[in-house]
Amino acid sequence: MFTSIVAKRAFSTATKQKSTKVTVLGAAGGIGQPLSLLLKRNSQVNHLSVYDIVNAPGVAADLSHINTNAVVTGHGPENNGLETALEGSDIVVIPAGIPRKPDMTRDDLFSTNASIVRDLATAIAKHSPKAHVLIISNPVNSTVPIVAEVLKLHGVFDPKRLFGVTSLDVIRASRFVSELKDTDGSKTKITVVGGHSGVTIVPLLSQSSHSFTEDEIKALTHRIQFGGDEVVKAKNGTGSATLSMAFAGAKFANALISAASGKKTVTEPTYVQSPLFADEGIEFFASNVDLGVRVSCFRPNGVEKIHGLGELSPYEESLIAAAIPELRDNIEKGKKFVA
Ligand SMILES: NC(=O)C1=CN([C@@H]2O[C@H](COP(=O)(O)OP(=O)(O)OC[C@H]3O[C@@H](n4cnc5c(N)ncnc54)[C@H](O)[C@@H]3O)[C@@H](O)[C@H]2O)C=CC1
Ligand SMILES: O=C([O-])CC(=O)C(=O)O
Repeated sequence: MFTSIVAKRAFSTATKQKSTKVTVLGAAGGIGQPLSLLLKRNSQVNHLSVYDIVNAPGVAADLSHINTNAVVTGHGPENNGLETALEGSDIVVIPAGIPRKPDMTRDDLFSTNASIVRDLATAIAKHSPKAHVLIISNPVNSTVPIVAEVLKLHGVFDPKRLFGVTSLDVIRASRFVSELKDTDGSKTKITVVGGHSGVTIVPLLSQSSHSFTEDEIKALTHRIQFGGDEVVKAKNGTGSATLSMAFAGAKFANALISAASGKKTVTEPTYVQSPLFADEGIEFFASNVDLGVRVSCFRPNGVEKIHGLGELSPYEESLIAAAIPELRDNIEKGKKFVA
């Protein structure tokens, strides 16, 4: 494990105060590194623990020179590194796993990423069962059910604490709309629901304050659903979105931490165990979710309230109808893998 002497001293001081430990699994990767950098900037993070099967000590050493609050520790698989990385974590973010190449779907990643995520979930169940777990690894529609099933097997599943990170879909939606309408993207609110792949990504443009022509709605919807493909194609075989995903992942983790400070309700889109389509056999669904205020110390309280979808246009109803069967298959595939 890498920890500088100065860092150790800083940590022993920090532990006397309220503390938030955030662990990133897959921290040396294309998403993991910029995500860890953004988390290091959050002054409410006292301990940033970075784990990867390669290069984690180097990433940790590099981050540890940044003069913000968090102590950084780096861990590889040797010497019970995963266990040490996870112990006492409030939040665990998982961007471990392979990314797409052109002509692959996210579901094509299942054969590799399912077992990576299952094994990491097993370690979480054993070493940080109270952590809030944020899943970035694709296919999110299936990896979240995988983690849920593993946590259930160990008797530590709490649906308030498991999140599929779908923030990038919402960030893209607001950016694409702001480009079209010449507005400030950071203030352009677009709701996106469903899941995180192709037709399961359902933007609710009718609920935005902007008005669109029918052609604009169709073009925007397609671009939001397949925004990931734009990046995969442009990266030409070297990976998928990393920087925008790091931004999105940090936004979600920071929202959870900010909710923990208990000042005001924080609402974020995320893929969680949800009652919204339970009667159609859909156990997980992304929608806006209120994140709860702290229950003890700086520990966040996870899912507080799951928002409904509100009024939908006939076009959006048809998008939901198209999303449901694929979502059902993706969820079933994840659950079967663990069973
Ligand atoms: N949820 C979302 O919106 C998005 C999800 N993704 C997904 O995120 C994942 C990661 O993407 P990139 O960072 O670009 O890939 P990458 O290949 O650059 O990095 C993945 C990292 O995971 C590490 N890793 C592999 N097995 C591991 C294990 N068992 N334990 C710990 N670390 C392990 C690798 O060593 C590597 O450093 C992919 O599955 C990708 O599809 C990507 C963009 C958006
Ligand atoms: O497209 C991919 O494979 C990565 C991803 O999930 C995204 O960029 O939304």
